[in-house]
Amino acid sequence: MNIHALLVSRFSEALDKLGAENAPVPVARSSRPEFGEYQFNGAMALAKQLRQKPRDIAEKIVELVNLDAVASKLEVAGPGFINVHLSDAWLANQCEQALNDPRMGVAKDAEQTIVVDYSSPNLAKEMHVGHLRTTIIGDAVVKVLEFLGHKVIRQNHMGDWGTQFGMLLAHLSDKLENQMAETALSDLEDFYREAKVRFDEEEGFADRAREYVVRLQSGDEQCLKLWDQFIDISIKHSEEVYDKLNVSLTREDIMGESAYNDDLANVVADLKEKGIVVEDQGAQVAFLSELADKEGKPAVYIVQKSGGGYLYSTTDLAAIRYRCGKLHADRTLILTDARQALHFKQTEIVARRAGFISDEQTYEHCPFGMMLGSDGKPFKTRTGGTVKLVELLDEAVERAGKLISERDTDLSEAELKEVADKVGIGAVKYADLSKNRTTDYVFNWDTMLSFEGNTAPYLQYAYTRVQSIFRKSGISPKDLTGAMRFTEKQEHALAVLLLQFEEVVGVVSREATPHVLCTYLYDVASAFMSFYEACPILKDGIEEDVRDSRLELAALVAKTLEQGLSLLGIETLEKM
Ligand SMILES: NC(=[NH2+])NCCC[C@H](N)C(=O)O
Repeated sequence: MNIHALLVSRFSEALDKLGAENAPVPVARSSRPEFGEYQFNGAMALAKQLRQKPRDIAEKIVELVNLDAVASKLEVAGPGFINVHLSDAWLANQCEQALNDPRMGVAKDAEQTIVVDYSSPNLAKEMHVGHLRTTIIGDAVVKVLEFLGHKVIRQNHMGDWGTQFGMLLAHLSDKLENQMAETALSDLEDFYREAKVRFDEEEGFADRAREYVVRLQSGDEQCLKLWDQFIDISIKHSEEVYDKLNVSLTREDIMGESAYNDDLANVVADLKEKGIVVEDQGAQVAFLSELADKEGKPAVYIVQKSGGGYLYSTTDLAAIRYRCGKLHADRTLILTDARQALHFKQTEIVARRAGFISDEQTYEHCPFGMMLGSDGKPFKTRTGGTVKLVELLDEAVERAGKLISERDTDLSEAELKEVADKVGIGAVKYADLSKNRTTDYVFNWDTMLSFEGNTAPYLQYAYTRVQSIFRKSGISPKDLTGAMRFTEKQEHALAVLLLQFEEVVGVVSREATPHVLCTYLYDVASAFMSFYEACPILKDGIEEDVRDSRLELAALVAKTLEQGLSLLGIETLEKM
């Protein structure tokens, strides 16, 4: 059920009857419960057009609009707003349908093919906190898109190619003389640092590194074998993080930079032929007047360096051509931190000029801000190093375990472990997901693990509350078949919220903003707590049909929390 869409269609019919077929149909959520739940705001503009008084037009629309079964009251307010008060009977009926439908009445969208490029770590190094954000947010976006019926193609655009591999392979080759690759690469951060020191300080090493680059690019077999080993172990490191995070990425989703290697020369040749790039000081560049500076000088976008080398940009152009041309992506979403925004803007301009993207296809860079430490500076270890994700996630589980065992709980050892796992990982993921992704956010253990406020533990706890009500009642949700019936304002408010789920996932799918879903789930959980306080369920003296109706409403709360959290990649628990 999409209340907003329903109201738009009903008001649109009313406007047709008024003879205003093409008038816009602005319907918004009301700002306060006294104004009902939704508001039609189109009467004022229409009045101007028809040269009538706005309130008169609004009254006419109220006469014409067919909302008898949906609204208990329509009132004209202020200069000509129409406030819609939804009817309890209609809400109850819709909630029953949602409860009995596996998709909770959420319709699927017209199917699109959507490429989502996320996680995409650089394999020459350990994944860092920036990759945590793209992985978590990207995975939630993917799940929402799939839930809405789209064909989603995950693309893990790993940085597995480029000149830095010369240095790494030369170093690896030396190390393999007396140890196994697994041991040599057990700590990628250390390995990278060692190689870099040698590159900067050891005589002859830099030359060897450059030789390795040439050998790698010319397909030298021994060199490719080394590279394969390096990549394989490095991917395993990422998989360990994916596993702990419980994200849906697999090896099949990897389409790293190296996959486009053979296509780069073709891309540049194509751009040259189309006159999109020209030679400038030996390099192949495009001039982008769309992004000119204050003096009118166009931005310079390089696709091939003067020595013939290719760049990050060349690979991204090849990737666009593949995704739009071969995979037929209607939309391409790319999640990286905001510092890459200009790169993607420029890349899109060049790709459109070249016809790699058609007018119907979109290319959407979804930027996010930085993760900051409590000092407001980029998140680092106490000694200033990069934080290893595996260690961060282990710490989350450990902290959650401690917090849970300090609470009054009757969980067994095994249950405790499971709860710690789900709460700890859930907390880290949710802390990230719940912030508007475009802003920086401060990483804070205490807030993210708190059982109060907009956190994963709070939502997981709300879910277990419902489960415990059902356990106490001895009734299973399946056995509830009676009609729902609302009399209290808390029931009404909760029902309206529950029926807004579809509107919310729609926003997330269009804007790649999981925080909208987080805020929504938090509102649902809070509305449930208020409802539970005001409307007793299992107390003596509560009539059976009232009890059952309230149990059904609680069951829909649990269903919504479970579905919503699962779209965010966060697990629920039966008790905690
Ligand atoms: N098509 C892309 N450029 N995707 C994003 C790649 C992100 C890059 N590997 C990084 O770590 O910053």
